[in-house]
Amino acid sequence: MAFARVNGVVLHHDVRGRPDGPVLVFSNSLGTDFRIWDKVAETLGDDYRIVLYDKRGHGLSEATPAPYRLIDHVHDLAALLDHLGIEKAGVVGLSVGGLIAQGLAAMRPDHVAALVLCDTAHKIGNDELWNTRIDAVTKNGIESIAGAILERWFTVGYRDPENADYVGYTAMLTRTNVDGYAGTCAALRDADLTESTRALKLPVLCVVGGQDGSTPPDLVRSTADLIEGARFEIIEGAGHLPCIERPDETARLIGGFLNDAGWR
Ligand SMILES: O=C(O)CCC(=O)CC(=O)O
Repeated sequence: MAFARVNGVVLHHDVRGRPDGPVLVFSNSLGTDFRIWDKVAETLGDDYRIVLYDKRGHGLSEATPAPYRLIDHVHDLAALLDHLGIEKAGVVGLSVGGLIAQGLAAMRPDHVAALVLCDTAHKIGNDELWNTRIDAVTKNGIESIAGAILERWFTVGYRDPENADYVGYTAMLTRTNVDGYAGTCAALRDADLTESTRALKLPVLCVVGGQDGSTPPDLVRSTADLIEGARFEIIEGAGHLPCIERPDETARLIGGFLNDAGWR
């Protein structure tokens, strides 16, 4: 793993997998860091050079003061790829990471070979939802809303206090920097990519956990419907984070799609 100051912010990142493989970049969701991709990256790393990073305010990346704009996150990722000398990549993004991926594809169409949009949409939530959440975490901390978030993230069977992974990912959420969390909520509140995403012309897979309580299947399907030729898949037995609950199925779908898209 490494740190780099790009676009005025220090980003924590890691490059792993097949050194001479085509590049696959992963962008993570609100309140998580790049470890959510570990199992998926392990499988796909046989074929791909994998780039994982923590967006600003998350994981070990620098938490600049809130609020953020989606375009800040998009420029951060573009600058990180430039720093790494990567000219073209497949981009996989989960939830707000999926909005970042859509934004990057719109901004740099020649640099994105294919998009995998996991549990995300062209627009997520509304002003009231995000303003209420910003208010709650700035006044009372992420812990105060963690129970509700975890119900949207994971299926009931996974949410077992005896499940060590569940306890670990709960800690990942509640230890997220408040500026990072609230700042990214503001980015989500203000992002509506309907028009730029409708104009995308590249291979796209939209995939969603069947029990996703944050970005449910119908919402993700509405984004797939916007994009000409986009594929849509549901992963049963997973909530908002299929990369954690169903990593093998997630890797299989991503690998199969990239193969069909010719990015391998
Ligand atoms: O996960 C994201 O990046 C945003 C969607 C969301 O609200 C997740 C949650 O339910 O907390």
